[in-house]
Amino acid sequence: MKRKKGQFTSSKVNPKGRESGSTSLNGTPNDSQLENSCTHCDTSSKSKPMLRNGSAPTSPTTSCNVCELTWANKMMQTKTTVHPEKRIGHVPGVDVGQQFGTRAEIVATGLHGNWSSGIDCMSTSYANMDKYKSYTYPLAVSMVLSWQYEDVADNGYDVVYSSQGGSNLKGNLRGGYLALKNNVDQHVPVRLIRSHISKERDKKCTSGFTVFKFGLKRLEGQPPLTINQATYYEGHIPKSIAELRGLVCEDITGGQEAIPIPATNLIDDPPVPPTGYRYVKSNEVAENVKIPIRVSRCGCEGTCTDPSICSCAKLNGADFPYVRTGGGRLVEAKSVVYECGLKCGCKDSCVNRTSQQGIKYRLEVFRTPKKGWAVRSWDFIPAGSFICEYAGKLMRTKDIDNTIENNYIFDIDCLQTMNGLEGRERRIEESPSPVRPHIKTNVKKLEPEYCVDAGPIGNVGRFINHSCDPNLFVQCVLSSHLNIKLARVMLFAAENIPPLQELACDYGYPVGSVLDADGNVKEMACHCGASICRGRLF
Ligand SMILES: C[S@@+](CC[C@H](N)C(=O)[O-])C[C@H]1O[C@@H](n2cnc3c(N)ncnc32)[C@H](O)[C@@H]1O
Repeated sequence: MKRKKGQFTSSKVNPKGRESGSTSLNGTPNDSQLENSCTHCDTSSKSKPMLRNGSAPTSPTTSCNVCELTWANKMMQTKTTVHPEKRIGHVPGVDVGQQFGTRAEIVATGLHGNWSSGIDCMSTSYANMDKYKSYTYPLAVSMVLSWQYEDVADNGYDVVYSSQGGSNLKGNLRGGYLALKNNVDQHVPVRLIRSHISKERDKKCTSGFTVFKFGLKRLEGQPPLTINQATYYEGHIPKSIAELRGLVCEDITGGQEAIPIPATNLIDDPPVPPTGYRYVKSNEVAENVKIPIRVSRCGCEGTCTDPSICSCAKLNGADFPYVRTGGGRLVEAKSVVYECGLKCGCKDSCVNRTSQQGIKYRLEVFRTPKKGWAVRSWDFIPAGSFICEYAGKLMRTKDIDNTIENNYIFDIDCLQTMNGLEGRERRIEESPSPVRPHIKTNVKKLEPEYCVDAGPIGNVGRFINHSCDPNLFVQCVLSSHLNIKLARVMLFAAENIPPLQELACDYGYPVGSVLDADGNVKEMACHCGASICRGRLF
C-alpha cells in the first residue's frame, strides 16, 4: 500500500463506506452523507437512504434504489440486459471479485437474472436448447447470499448455505432449493454473489425447523478474493460472544484486556483454540535489558490541550500527534510518536496517551484456511485509530535463538529510520513498516539492538497477519523513556476499516531477502489475497 504522508484514507473504493456512516479524520461527514436527490424521481437522499451516486466519474447522475430496479426490470422485460440468456458458470465481461453498487447492476450485466430472488434458476424451457438438453431442471445458475438466515457461514473458500421454506408440506424440495439439489446431483457450478446489507436486519431464525444445507466450494484455479472484496464469516456483526460459531475460547486474554477477545475456529476438525503461548497485555522485559527512566515531563495538568505549552507536543514537532475525534486518532505516520509519560501531570485520558489507553475495539481471533490465526474487529475502525501494541518479550536481538523457527519476532528498527541510514522515503518504498519481523536477511544493514519476541508470550498483536495491501501500519511510540532503540511497537488503522475485515499489516520483507541456515534464499507463499499481492511473504 502506498500511503501518502498525512493521509490515511485509502483511495480505494470502500463499498461499505456509506453504510458504515464513516466520517473524515476531522469528524466532518463524508460527501456520501450529504443530502442529494435522485435524478429520475427527484426524491431526496434523506427520505431514500439507498440513493447512489453515478459510478462513472463523468456522470453526475444519482439514482435511488427504486428507480434502478425499475430500469433493471424494464431491461429484463425487453431482453436488453447484457446477457439476456441465462448461462452456467462464467459470464463474459464479469470478473471474479468484481463489485457492484446495486442489485440492478447484477441484473443488467446478466450475472443474476432475478433481482427479487436469492437463487436464479434455469427452467425446463432451457432443455429445448441443444447445449442444455441433458440436464434435469430446474438448475440454479447464481445465488445471492443476503445473510438473512442464521445458518449461513462463509470463510471465503467454503460457504454453507441453508434455509427453511424450500420444501412443500410433504418435505419435498421445491423452487431454488430443488434447483440447488439438481446442481449438486449433476455437478453443475453456481455463481455466488455476496451482498452487503446496510443495516442489521432481523435475522430469520431457522431454529426448530427442518433446514436444507448446501455446502459450496470455490472452483479450483479461481483468483483469491481480497479482504476488501468479501466479508467472510456470517456476514453479520455478532452482538455477543454467545452468538459466535466455532467458538473455541471466550477470551484469549484471560480477563487481562478491558474487552474480551474470543477465538473462533470453523476450519479445523476438531476445532482447536490457539495454544503454545501465554497471553501478556504488555511487554515483559528480559533481565539483561534495562529500561531507562524519563525525567522530562510536560507541565500540563488534567489533559494536554495547548501544543504551544505542552513540551511533549513539541517533541512531536509543535503539535499533538493525535486528534481528539473518535477517542484519539493519529494524524500521520511518524518516525516516532512521543506520548506523555509517567511523570507528566496529565490524566490517563489525555489525548497524547492514546496508545496507552488499551484496546478499544471488539477484536476476534479467527482461524483461516491458509494463514493460521488472524484478527478482525466487530466494530468499524476509523483511519488513524489505535488497534493494539505488538507485545511480547522485549529482548536483545543477539539473544534470539536462531536454531528454532520463530515467526513472531519484530525488530525495533526506528533508529535507522530516524537517522536516515536507509532513508525514510526509500525505506517506505521497499518496506512500508518502520518495524519489521526479524529474520536473517541478505539486505546489508545494521542489526537492530532490540526486538519483541511474541512467540512464547504475546498479546493479540501476535495473531496479525501480513498483507501486501494492508489496512494497518506499525508505529514506534515513546512515552515512559526516550530511547528510540526501545520504542514500543504499536499498530494503527491505515484506512477506515469496515467490521469483520481481517486486520493486516505489511511485514515488509523484500522478496528474496530471507536466507536459510545455509545461506540459500528462503521463500514463503503469501495468501493475503490482495489484488496487488507480491505472491510471496519473502
Ligand atoms: C506473526 S504470525 C501471524 C499469526 C499467525 N497466522 C498465527 O497463526 O499465529 C506470522 C506468521 O503467520 C503466517 N502468515 C502471516 N501472514 C501471512 C500471509 N499473508 N500468507 C501466508 N502466511 C501468513 C506465516 O506463517 C507467518 O510466519
